[in-house]
Amino acid sequence: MAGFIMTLDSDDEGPARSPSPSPPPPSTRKASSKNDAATAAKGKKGKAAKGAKAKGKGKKLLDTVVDADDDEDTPVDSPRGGAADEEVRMDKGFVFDGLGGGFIGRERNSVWDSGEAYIQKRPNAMPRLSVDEIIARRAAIKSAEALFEESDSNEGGSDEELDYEELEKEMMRDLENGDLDFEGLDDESDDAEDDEDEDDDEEESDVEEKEDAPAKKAAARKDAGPQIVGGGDEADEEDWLGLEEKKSDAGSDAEEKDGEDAELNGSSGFAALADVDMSDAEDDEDDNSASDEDASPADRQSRADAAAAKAFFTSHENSTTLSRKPLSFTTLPNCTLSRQLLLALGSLNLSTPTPIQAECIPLAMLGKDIVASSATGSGKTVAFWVGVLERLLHRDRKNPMTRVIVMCPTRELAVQVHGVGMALARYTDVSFCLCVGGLSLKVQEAELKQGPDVVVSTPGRLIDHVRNTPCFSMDGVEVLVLDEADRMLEEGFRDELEEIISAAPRSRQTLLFSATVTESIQQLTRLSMNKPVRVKIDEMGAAAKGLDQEFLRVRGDKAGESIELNSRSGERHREALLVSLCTRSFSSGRTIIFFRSKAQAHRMKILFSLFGKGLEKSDELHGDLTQEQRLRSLKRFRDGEARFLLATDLASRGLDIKGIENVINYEMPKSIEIYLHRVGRTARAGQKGRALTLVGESDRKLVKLAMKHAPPESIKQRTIPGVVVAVVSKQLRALEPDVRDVMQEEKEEKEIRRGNMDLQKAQNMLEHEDEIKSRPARTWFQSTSEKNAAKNLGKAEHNSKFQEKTKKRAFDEEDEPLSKAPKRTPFSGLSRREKRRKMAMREDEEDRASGAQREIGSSIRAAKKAALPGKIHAARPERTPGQGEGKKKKKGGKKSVFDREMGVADGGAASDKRPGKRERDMMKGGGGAKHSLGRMGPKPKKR
Ligand SMILES: Nc1ncnc2c1ncn2[C@@H]1O[C@H](COP(=O)(O)OP(=O)(O)OP(=O)(O)O)[C@@H](O)[C@H]1O
Repeated sequence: MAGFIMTLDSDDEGPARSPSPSPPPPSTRKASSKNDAATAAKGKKGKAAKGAKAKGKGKKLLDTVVDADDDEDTPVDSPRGGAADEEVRMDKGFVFDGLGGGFIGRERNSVWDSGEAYIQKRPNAMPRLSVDEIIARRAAIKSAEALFEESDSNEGGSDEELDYEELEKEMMRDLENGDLDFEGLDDESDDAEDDEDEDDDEEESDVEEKEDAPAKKAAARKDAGPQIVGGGDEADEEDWLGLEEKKSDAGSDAEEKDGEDAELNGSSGFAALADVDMSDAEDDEDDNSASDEDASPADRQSRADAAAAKAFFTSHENSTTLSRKPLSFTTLPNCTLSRQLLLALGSLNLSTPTPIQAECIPLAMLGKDIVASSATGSGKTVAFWVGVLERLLHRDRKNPMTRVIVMCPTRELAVQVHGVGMALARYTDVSFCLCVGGLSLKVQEAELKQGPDVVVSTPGRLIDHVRNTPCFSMDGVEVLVLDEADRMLEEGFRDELEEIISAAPRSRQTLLFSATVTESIQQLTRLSMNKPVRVKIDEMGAAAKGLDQEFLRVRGDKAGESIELNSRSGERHREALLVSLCTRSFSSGRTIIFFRSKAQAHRMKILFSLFGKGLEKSDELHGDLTQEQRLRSLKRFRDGEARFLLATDLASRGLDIKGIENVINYEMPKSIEIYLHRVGRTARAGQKGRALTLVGESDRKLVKLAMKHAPPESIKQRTIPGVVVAVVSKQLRALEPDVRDVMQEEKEEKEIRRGNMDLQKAQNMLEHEDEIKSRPARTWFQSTSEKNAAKNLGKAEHNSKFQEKTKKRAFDEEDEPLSKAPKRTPFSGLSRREKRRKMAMREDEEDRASGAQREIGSSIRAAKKAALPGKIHAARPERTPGQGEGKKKKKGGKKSVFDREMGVADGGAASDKRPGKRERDMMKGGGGAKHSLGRMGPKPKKR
């Protein structure tokens, strides 16, 4: 079945299969054949370009270039990672020199570089132009045109533009005079703003504006026409987030808080079990019998879940919370880490384990299955790598095979996790391979053939290799790690995960990590884990400690009118809000902006580039880009070349980029989990960060949830004067024709690229037909439609978690009276005998009633029937013999043997009536049995 081509990663772009003959992969550190490896092991500095003989008729050989000299210089940058380089490979006599081979203090962002070696080079492919390139090209054309055109009519501007200019000038005058501050920030800790901290100038002036110039502000608003956003009118001055309430709540008694928690929990995106930890489970069980009848269905459900969790998990108490003494990696309880790892940790400036690391490393080294959760940015990646690598140091080296698989939901995360693993394994001989969609299959295949110890992968590409890469199998897998485990367990990944689980040995160790790890035992059982240990560090739903969460209310044109996300006007308000924020309050530091859709992220990128004023320093990151573009965007962002990263949820999980100060949610995401992951891109590893979310009227529930676990002082309510947004809105509207033109150019450019690609394919086919056709056909795990269906399912689940759960809750609540503890029946409290007697009487009564009912029914039916007019038949003409037989005659024309023999007369009343059985028997002069025998037996002789 080579009829269709598809890629398998959930976030794959398209076929990674090159139509051109296999290009030579970039240099890798290891020799491609055993001979080469042996040569390298002997430390010879030979330069070898070896061809690995591929299986399959006519398959082109892959060249894996080995340059021993280069390898020695740059072992860590090689895609194979670890220190498989023989110069660094550990042996018994190895002694650390304390300098760590020159790797100490390496730039930590270098974990990202590992993906670059895997980028598929297509030298003949037409490069895809970025938005900035298209805009630059257009600008160049425009300026060239301007040279030839004398008319500057465009400069004159329309009435509308004149209005805008005047409005802007007016606003600027106001700003200079101090009559109008740009932005208001409602902070519940207003008093704290009074101190003259220079850093907080902006916030301070916001508050001043709020206090000192309400009249001026109102005047400015009047000038600006209709108020389109929160912060501009009276309604927005009020405490719409309920911060005052929250503040007072903070001091209220625990009982009240518990009640509120329960309420919020119910509508939470988290499973019912979310706040039930193991110790609670035991207490709950004791209470069960006493209060079961009174318990609500939700309570009973959570008890059942807790009991299931208790049976499923191995009980565990966090040792760090018990001991409370500061730990170091050298004094972890019940485990001793190897020197290689300690040195690597030290070289990364990691000396004190975070709580999740202190808990998980010893457990992982014991070979336990783990389900672990802790807040975003708390070091989960190191937590699983250290345990895994320590185990690998004691592997059987004579038998090289893939022993560890780490799975990530997105390619970018896989690149990062791969990089962290390699950095930690830099002084060991553990080898790595990165297998993600969008990157070169050929390079990956060549590496997998060498049996890397660790494979970091996205699920689709892993299955592709399991099926199609000779020599690679998961039979030797000892550890399976699922990073962002709850995402991996979602419906969209279900089939892929099942395939992977079935390919891995059952005896493996399974490690699950996420900030929002699933509590659904049902989902977890799919992984066939062995009594996993549940490690929970932070309260479920808790955001990172150093995070300030701001919310900006987005309103419709009229007060109280919510903005329809899909309506153009609604979007324009948001766009103007975002641009206003990014040009002022978020103009410094790096900011990642999340969108729900790729199209919106892309449109915003065009607007940012056209708008300028610093916004052109932005990049986009979403699934409509090539993998190369995606990695380039990330690189530019992390290197500070781009200050804004406009991303979809592709970037919401796991990405660890140093120096992200701000996160903006263009819309509130659909679930609290996604929210936590998004805002978790900042305030990582104990740093401070700020997250701002544009909140529509329908998002309030989620905002409440987000506020639930946050300390009151970290929640802020932001406002922007309407006039500011009105000005920006006009500016954006003026850019609309340019946006359309850029999009049109992109479309045309895409068509040209597609044509070019088809041409190249055809050319390749002509030149290399035999070779291409002789390649063994790849087998695919899913067809394109199945893959798309899974993708859509995943997307739907991803976006609807919250809605579904709130719906479910509403449904449960509706059901509550029905499903509550058994109702009292008329027999409650009676003795068994009495109950039976009463039941029998009742049945009799019912029978009688139903009998009477039946009788009544039938008499009604009979009466109705009688009332109906009878059928009117035409009078039959009298039949005379031989007349009017028609059909009958025809039918009866052929006489039966019986008739002939018995001499039954034709026609007449007698012949009309079929003789009965008895008569027939008598006529035949035999019994029934005989008759039947007679019919079946031989024809009776004529008498
Ligand atoms: N022991 C440690 N001491 C100091 N910093 C650490 C330690 N362990 C990890 N870090 C740093 O913390 C940052 C976040 O780590 P990591 O990406 O593993 O977080 P995470 O918990 O996986 O986050 P997320 O839930 O977003 O995936 C990294 O930059 C890492 O270098």
